[in-house]
Formats: sequence, C-alpha cells, structure tokens
Amino acid sequence: MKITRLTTYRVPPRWMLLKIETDEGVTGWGEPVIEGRARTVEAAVHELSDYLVGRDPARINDLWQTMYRAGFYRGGPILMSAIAGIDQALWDIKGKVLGQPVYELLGGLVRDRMKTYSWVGGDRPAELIAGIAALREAGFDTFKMNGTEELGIVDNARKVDQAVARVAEVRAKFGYEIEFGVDFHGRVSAPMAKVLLRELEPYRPLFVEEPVLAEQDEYYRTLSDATSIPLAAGERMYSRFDFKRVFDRGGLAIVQPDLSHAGGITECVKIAAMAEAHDIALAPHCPLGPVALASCLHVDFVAHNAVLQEQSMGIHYNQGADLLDYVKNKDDFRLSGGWIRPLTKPGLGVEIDEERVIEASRTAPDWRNPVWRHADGSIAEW
Ligand SMILES: O=C(O)C(=O)C[C@@H](O)[C@H](O)CO
Ligand SMILES: [Mg+2]
Repeated sequence: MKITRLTTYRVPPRWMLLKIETDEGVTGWGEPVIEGRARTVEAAVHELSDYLVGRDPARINDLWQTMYRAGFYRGGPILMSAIAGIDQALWDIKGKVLGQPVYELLGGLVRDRMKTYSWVGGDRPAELIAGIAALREAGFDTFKMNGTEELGIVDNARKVDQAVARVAEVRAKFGYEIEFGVDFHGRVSAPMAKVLLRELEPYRPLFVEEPVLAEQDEYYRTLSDATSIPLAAGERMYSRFDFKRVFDRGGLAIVQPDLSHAGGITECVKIAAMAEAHDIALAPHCPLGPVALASCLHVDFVAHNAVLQEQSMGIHYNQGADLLDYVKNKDDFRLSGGWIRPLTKPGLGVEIDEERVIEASRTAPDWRNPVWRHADGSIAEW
C-alpha cells in the first residue's frame, strides 16, 4: 500500500481536518492544527507530504522519525501539530487495514470507560453557577474554568479576591458534589501564582492548570512545593523532549499533552509512559474536534495513568460548529454522566461526514484568539 494524497480542510469553528489517501482506497483522517495558526500548520503538513507520498502508511514509526528528524529543525507547535495530525491519520489507516480500533493495536484496553470534563464560564470566567447547573442537569460532575481575567505580573488584592470569590461561590453552591480544575491559562506570573494558589487552597480545586507559562516551567517545582493543589500543564509542550525536562525537575501532578499538538498518538503514548514512571497522571488537553478527541481516547484507554479527558462539547471556542457536527457516528461519542466508552470501530473510530467537511471548508474562518491589553495599553496574556 502507498500514500497517494494529503488533503487539508480548514473548517469552523477553528479546526483543520486532514485526509490521507492510499492507492488501495483506504483513507485516514487526522486533525493537525494550532488554534489561530491553521494556515501555518496547513503549509507544514503539505511540506511534510514530501516525506510521505509514495511511502507505505503502515511504517508509522519510520514516517514519524523521518518527519521529526529529516528536516534538521524540529519541535515546536507548528511542526509537531502537523506531525500529530499526520500520525493520527496513519493510525486510522493502520486500524482500518487490520480491522481493529487503534487501542487494540496499542495493547488493548486498560479500562472500560474514561472520565471526561466540560468547560464552563468562557474566556472571562462568568456565569459559572448557571453553566455548572446546566451541565449538572446533563449528568456532568467535573468541570474546568478560567481562573482569572487579565492579571499583571504583580497585581492587587482586589484582582486576587475576585478570582478567589468566583471559586468560593462555586464551592458554596455545589459543595463537593462536583469537582473542577482552574485554568490559569498562562495569564498568571510566577509571583502571582504563588499568591493565588495559596488563596485557592481552602476550596480544594482538583488541579490548577498552566499555573505559569510553559516557558517558565522551572517554577512548577517551587510552586508545587508551596501548595497542596495538584499542578497540571502540557498543552504548550510539543514532544517527549519538552516533557523530559519537566519530569526531571518535578512539580507537575498531571500532564496534559494535546494529541493534535504533541506529535500525535505515537508521541503521546511515549509521553504517557514517561509520566507513569514519575507517578504523574495523564489528562490529555483537547479543546478541539472529533479526530483530536478520538486520538486522545485511544491513548486514554491504553494508559494506566490516564485520569481525565477534556472534551469540547459546548466549549466557548466552538462558535459556528460543535464537537460532533462533522461526525456520522455521533452515538459512539455518547457521554453518560461524563463517562465515555471506547471507540470500537476500526482505526480511530470516527466516521467523518466528508461532504459536510468540504461544504464547511468553503466558509472556514481564520479564527484568532482575542488580543488582550492591560489598562496601561501593554499586551496581556489571553
Ligand atoms: O482547553 C484548554 O485548557 C485551554 O487552555 C484552551 C486553549 O488551549 C485554547 O484552545 C487556545 O486557543
Ligand atoms: Mg488550558
């Protein structure tokens, strides 16, 4: 079998889907994308196709190493997201050829169902109570919210109190019938993270995510030593070589590689195993579409240390399309009380509605995240 063509479709809300075709009619789907840089990743995918067209799609490991090493420069969000989506599609092809779901090819199920969580509150955390109450009706009990709005490198007690009050209100309203992570989203500096973590401790969040920016990862250890709150990070780390340094320094209780940013299934299975060796939990990041989520789930179902899976149903980013809009087998993604069963169809287990994708690609927006500024006009972390 040989790879014959790679076709990319940028689609609402901000995703990109990749179709890899072969000379034997088997096709695979991937989701290579960096939110806000879809066109850049699209160019990278088509540059990498030089290494792929004419090759045997079954040789995923050699194709992965070739894409990663042959171009001299490596790593980073663009190239690793392009590799990620291509890798997902290659696993989809392999599973379809062998008639097996990807998790079977990775050694079989390590669990019978996987726990997921939902976002509440949007970019500027608001309406948290109403958001949680609505999702509680749908049976969810685990959530994630942004912790703050714009925050200065050193900011005042009022801003800290606003952030803490939102979390306190959630706990007061729902007690411990629910659990939630608080995403600092890289908006919080190391000095302010120390302050906020301490003030949030009484409300016992399940984790605090991206307590500082990934480029400040040397602070994970000192912050972790100063708080009882489990720290989580990983969406802006792109390979086992990025994660290696974090594992060595310590400080993270949970790693959150994104299956569409960190090299795909081949790479994230390795990251999961490295994390397990350090007694660190796995909770893949996934604010994206159905192929990204399916790829996460195949890793979740073979990784002993997988504890929680992000999914984007109803997420505030999904304007113009939602998680399953391009999926034919919607029932396979049914969430019961936030739990999801394995995707058992061959490959990734996602039946893409290609006509819908092609139609939607005609009006694909160039999604960009908002540009935030502080009161003094300087750029703020979004
Ligand atoms: O889901 C999360 O944890 C996020 O922090 C969302 C962020 O990754 C946006 O997708 C960036 O555009
Ligand atoms: Mg996040």
